[in-house]
Amino acid sequence: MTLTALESPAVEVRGLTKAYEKVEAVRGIDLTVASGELFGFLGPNGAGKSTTIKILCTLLRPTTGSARVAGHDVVRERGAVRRSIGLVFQEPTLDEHLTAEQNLRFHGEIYGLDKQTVRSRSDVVLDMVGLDDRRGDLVRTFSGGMKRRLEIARGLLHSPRVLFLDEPTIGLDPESRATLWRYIDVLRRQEQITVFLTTHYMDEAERCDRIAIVDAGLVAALGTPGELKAGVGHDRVRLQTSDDAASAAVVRERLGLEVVQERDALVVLAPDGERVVPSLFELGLRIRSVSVSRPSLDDVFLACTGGRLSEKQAAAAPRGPRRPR
Ligand SMILES: Nc1ncnc2c1ncn2[C@@H]1O[C@H](COP(=O)(O)OP(=O)(O)OP(=O)(O)O)[C@@H](O)[C@H]1O
Repeated sequence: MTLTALESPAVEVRGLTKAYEKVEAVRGIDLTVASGELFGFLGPNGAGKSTTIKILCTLLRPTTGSARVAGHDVVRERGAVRRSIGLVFQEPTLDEHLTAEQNLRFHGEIYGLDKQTVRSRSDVVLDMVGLDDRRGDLVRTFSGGMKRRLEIARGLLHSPRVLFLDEPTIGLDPESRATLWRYIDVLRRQEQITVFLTTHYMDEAERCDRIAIVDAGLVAALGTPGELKAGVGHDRVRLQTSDDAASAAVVRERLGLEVVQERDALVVLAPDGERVVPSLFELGLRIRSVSVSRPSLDDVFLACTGGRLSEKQAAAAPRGPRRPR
């Protein structure tokens, strides 16, 4: 690896756009990912996450703007970018008729690794994803979670500087998702690597060092999950009372706080929820239940895009993973 590559940010994107025939999928993205970060792209289906990843991995050319990965330009230095990255798509790309080990060997040959390196790296990466004892088994006998883990192992074989994971847990059951995340944590401890992942799951975004919230081809917010949630500026005090409509009016008038009336509860928005609770009781409201919660990433999404991620995701046409184009 050259000195430039080591010193440069893992990913640098400036003014990136991508227009397909009828759709402007990416409309001007700027971001920098530091070496060693676990960086997440959080957004609903159709936000432009996969398109951005494909540009960063040299599979698509940007319409305008520029991007560098591991210090190399994604248009002018495609070979150098490809050698510096590992990539796991939404759709499995393993050869099901080969064993786990044969899949790795094949990948090693494509990358021009010598036999000894393939052997030693296969040991390391198979152990890292907990598939060491299944190395000689045909991939078609693996569960969905095991296949995804093998894909990650394969993406790591050539010791890339940046690993791209496009919706790594899509289609997996909750237990396999949790297992996969345990392995992602292990890999970050064992390899000095930057991980750039896309997800529409808020709990996965919470695990990232920093996230970019992406909506309609733009980065709506960028920061650590903690910073982004703190930026929302208010807690949610959820109340059930004997008469929610009347209680909402009293809270608004006497405490001057914003109140949202939901189907079966009132939500009072307050900078410090716990301190508001006694005042609510002092108002003489007939409160049946009360709970305080900190803002979630869905609240951040709402604050910066005007809609809830959960609702946009539900509204997006459900579809299976696609192959890279
Ligand atoms: N090859 C293509 N031709 C035309 N339009 C496309 C193509 N690929 C993606 N799009 C459109 O570009 C927009 C962004 O798609 P993209 O796949 O980047 O979103 P995404 O956030 O990754 O969602 P998903 O997780 O479902 O892949 C969508 O409106 C999509 O329909």
